[in-house]
Amino acid sequence: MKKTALLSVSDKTGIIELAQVLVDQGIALLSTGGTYEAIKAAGIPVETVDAYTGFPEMMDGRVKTLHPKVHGGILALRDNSEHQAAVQAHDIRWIDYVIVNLYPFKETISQKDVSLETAIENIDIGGPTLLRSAAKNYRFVTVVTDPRDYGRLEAELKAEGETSPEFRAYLAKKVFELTSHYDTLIADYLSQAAVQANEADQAWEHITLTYDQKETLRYGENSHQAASFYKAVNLPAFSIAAAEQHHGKQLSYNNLKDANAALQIAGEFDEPVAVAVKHMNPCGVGLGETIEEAFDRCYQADSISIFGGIVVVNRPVTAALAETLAGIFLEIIIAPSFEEAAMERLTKKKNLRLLTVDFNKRQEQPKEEFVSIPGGLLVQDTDRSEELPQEAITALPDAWEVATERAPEASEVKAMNFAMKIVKHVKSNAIVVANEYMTLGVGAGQMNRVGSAEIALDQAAEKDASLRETFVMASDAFFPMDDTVTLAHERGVTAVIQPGGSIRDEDSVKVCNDKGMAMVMTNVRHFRH
Ligand SMILES: NC(=O)c1ncn([C@@H]2O[C@H](COP(=O)(O)O)[C@@H](O)[C@H]2O)c1NC=O
Repeated sequence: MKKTALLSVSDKTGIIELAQVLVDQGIALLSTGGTYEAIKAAGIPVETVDAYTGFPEMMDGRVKTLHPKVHGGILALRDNSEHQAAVQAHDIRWIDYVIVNLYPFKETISQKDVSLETAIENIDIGGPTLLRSAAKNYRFVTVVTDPRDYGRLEAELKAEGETSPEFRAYLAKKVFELTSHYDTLIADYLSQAAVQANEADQAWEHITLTYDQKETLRYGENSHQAASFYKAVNLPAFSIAAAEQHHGKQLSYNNLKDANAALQIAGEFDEPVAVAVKHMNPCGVGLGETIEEAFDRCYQADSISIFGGIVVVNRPVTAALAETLAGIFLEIIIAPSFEEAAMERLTKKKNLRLLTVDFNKRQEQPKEEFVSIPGGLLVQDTDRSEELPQEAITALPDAWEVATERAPEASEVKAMNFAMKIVKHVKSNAIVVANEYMTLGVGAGQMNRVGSAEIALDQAAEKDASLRETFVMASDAFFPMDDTVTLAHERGVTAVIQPGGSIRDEDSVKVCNDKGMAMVMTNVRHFRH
């Protein structure tokens, strides 16, 4: 019996050329509405699926190929006598080639303001069913869903008159990769719709994440680790994945993580801010009336660690700022934009990467974050807390509890609010000491809190005393003992902000009261592991 190919494609790229090759190989063509019209218009012999099944396409195309004569012809095992008998009894044709691509669901939901109704109409039912039937029976059936595979199909047919088992197996794997991606997009879309309608479950019962490959990276954390970068289908605008790169070589795996860390800190601020990051932790953060002033403070905060670091500023890079930045060895600069003269100056540095990100969208952040561990995946809400904009800090925020006899002064309140915005982005145990405008020291990732405090306070001690007129300490979690606060007092800190909640809180409060320090408790812990 003559072999048959079923062609039903939304993306009609290359379909005419392929149809011609199939016909030249003596294969009969069956096709659905639009695909049939296109092939017929090219003068290639083709028959409609309707004519074959005796059933019309109906319900606006919701039912076209969902028929036993179609699926029997695909799914029947060619080496099974019962299947062969069924094929003969029901006048079924062997369908050995299935060329199908799907309704453009992803493209549809990526459009602005698409209605739920339009999205649902773009959920392909018959297409995935054809693909899955054919892929299941790949021992006998060739299934092609990606026009980029037409070339190899044509070449194998021309050379051998049939496809190789290896090619059919590869194509089948590709089908299930595509259909699971497709279904995940639908589930994600409907779950977002459920969130909007307040119908979402607390947690998904099953989770299937789907990302598109953005690029292969040169290597991972180290040169012997292979790595790749995948991007979400609906990219948050304020993200490194959505950033536009204007200059410099490809970002590395570590660059991407560090750049993300720096961007998240800058995203905390409305006012001009400059953030420098090394190894996922901020080494300097500065605020200013202007972006130049903010960067000067960021640099002054730690002029050594910034070497080879990543800088994010939340205002356009001016020519003056570019001149300063050009004098420092940096890996990446991220900003909302670069003035022309700034771009000209900075692009002279061959290895410096220049990126822009849409800071206007800084509030549009994903709700959850994911971390994989061997054998599992941890999902949690992102750590969003509402420290106030610095400008708005005129008195004590309502959520803060003053634990000491002395309440913090206005300048201390401002500095504490600033330090709290930073400390939550520092690896635990995290201690940040600061004035109202800049970090003076950052202690990150030590196994005991007093160790982190020592590091931060040592950095602060090296700075001009005039910068310590206001001198506060922020801690990401409570103080289990009074040693950290005692040390802070010895080094000149006058006010402390921390979540509170230790059974020995009173010990730290007592030290503060004895020394005339102010202490505020926020009741919100910011571990970052
Ligand atoms: N309902 C069906 O039986 C059905 N069978 C195939 N399709 C899809 O219809 C599209 C092609 O349609 P047309 O040939 O009319 O342009 C393909 O994307 C194919 O995946 C169907 N459409 C949606 O489910």
